[in-house]
Amino acid sequence: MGLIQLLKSQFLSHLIFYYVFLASGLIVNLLQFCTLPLWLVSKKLARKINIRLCYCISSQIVVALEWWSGTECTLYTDPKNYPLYGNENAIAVLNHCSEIDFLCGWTFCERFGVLGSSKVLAKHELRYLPIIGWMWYFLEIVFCKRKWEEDRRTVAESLQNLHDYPENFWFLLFCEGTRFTPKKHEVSMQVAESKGLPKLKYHLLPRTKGFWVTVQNLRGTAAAVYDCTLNFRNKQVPSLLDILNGKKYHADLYLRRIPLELIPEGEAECAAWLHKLYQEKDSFQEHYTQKGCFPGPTVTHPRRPWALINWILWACMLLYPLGLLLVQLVSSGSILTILVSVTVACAASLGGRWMIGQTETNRGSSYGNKEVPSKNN
Ligand SMILES: CC/C=C\C/C=C\C/C=C\C/C=C\C/C=C\C/C=C\CCC(=O)SCCNC(=O)CCNC(=O)[C@H](O)C(C)(C)COP(=O)(O)OP(=O)(O)OC[C@H]1O[C@@H](n2cnc3c(N)ncnc32)[C@H](O)[C@@H]1OP(=O)(O)O
Ligand SMILES: CCCCCCCCCCCCCCCC(=O)OC[C@@H](O)COP(=O)(O)O
Repeated sequence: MGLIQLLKSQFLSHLIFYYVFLASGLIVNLLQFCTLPLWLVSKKLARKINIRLCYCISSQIVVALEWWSGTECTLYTDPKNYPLYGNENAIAVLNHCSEIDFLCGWTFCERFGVLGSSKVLAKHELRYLPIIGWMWYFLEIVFCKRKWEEDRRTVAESLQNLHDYPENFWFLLFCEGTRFTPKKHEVSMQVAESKGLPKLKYHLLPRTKGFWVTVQNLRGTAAAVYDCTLNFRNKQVPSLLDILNGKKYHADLYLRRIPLELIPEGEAECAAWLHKLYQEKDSFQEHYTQKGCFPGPTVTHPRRPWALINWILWACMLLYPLGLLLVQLVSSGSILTILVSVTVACAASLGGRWMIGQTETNRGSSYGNKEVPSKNN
């Protein structure tokens, strides 16, 4: 292990990341709270400010991926569609294969300039996650309880609110509804069989209702569906903790742009269309497994410096006063104050580690572990 690699795996390096993330996150949450009265005066301005505030937080995790771990992200796509990315609203449909797929999504958002504004259909539990969940509230993220009887109204209403959104955004949908595990795969393939659908090897059977309601409510707002299939080179299984330890990965994303007009309007037709899409995605994953790459050309879209600049600014702003305080504490020689500092450091470390734990599949939900009998059957 080289010196730099050793440095990246040290507790102190992680502590700095955690401290900057938690302290800046809470400051951003507070600033977001202060924008509340502005929503009454100018919704457009309040949204624009919140987009930038959200960027301050989410770009820090992108920095960990792009700059700290040096992970590379290659985009496979038709070059003729390339100028459209970042310049239109889109619904991104991504496979839920790893603990950092959301982060790879964020990285592409960053490279195409839509990181601050991009959204997701997220499980309700994430709403309460400190910093990220609170920031999402102000970003008008759409939450679902994964209970269709409740979601059909709330999700549609939240999506309708995005009609006059002032900046381009990508709306991410993990149609599988939960992360891939062998158990969930087995259950969902039983459901596929009972519905007479072909089995999928690399995906869970997609949940179609969220997709249908999203497409219906974003017609006229989003121009296209981006069918995104993600995989990692050499069968790597990445985690956010390994990213923080400086482990480098290589992510490949295959992106197809499908104009929204091509997606059927009726619920049953739309569901059938999505099932077919996942069968195609499965064949792309098979191609990747066999050949080590996706079909089609790659385009190079380099990382931008803004996320790193944002992190350095926050780090300078937050580490300088902390450094002064620590020098004073140590020079005062008071055991009590030193004990307090150690406690604060441990709290930051535990807090950061707990946040990372939220991304770990083995702590994931039991959603999809057991077949829910369909009301139509
Ligand atoms: C250039 C690069 C371009 C792009 C880059 C890509 C992306 C970047 C973009 C944006 C990034 C922005 C932010 C990202 C940041 C962080 C995100 C991190 C995480 C959040 C993600 C989540 O929280 S995922 C979980 C929540 N989301 C979802 O669940 C969405 C999918 N689900 C649905 O759509 C559901 O339909 C629902 C939630 C709306 C409702 O769920 P419910 O369970 O109540 O109903 P269903 O209809 O789905 O279920 C009943 C039907 O399902 C059948 N069934 C039963 N068991 C199973 C089973 N095990 N598997 C499959 N199907 C099953 C059952 O038979 C019923 O069938 P019907 O025929 O009646 O439909
Ligand atoms: C700079 C780094 C400092 C460390 C900070 C840690 C930041 C943690 C970011 C948390 C982002 C939260 C996103 C969680 C995404 C996720 O993993 O969702 C899973 C869901 O889809 C499905 O859930 P499930 O049904 O349980 O599989």
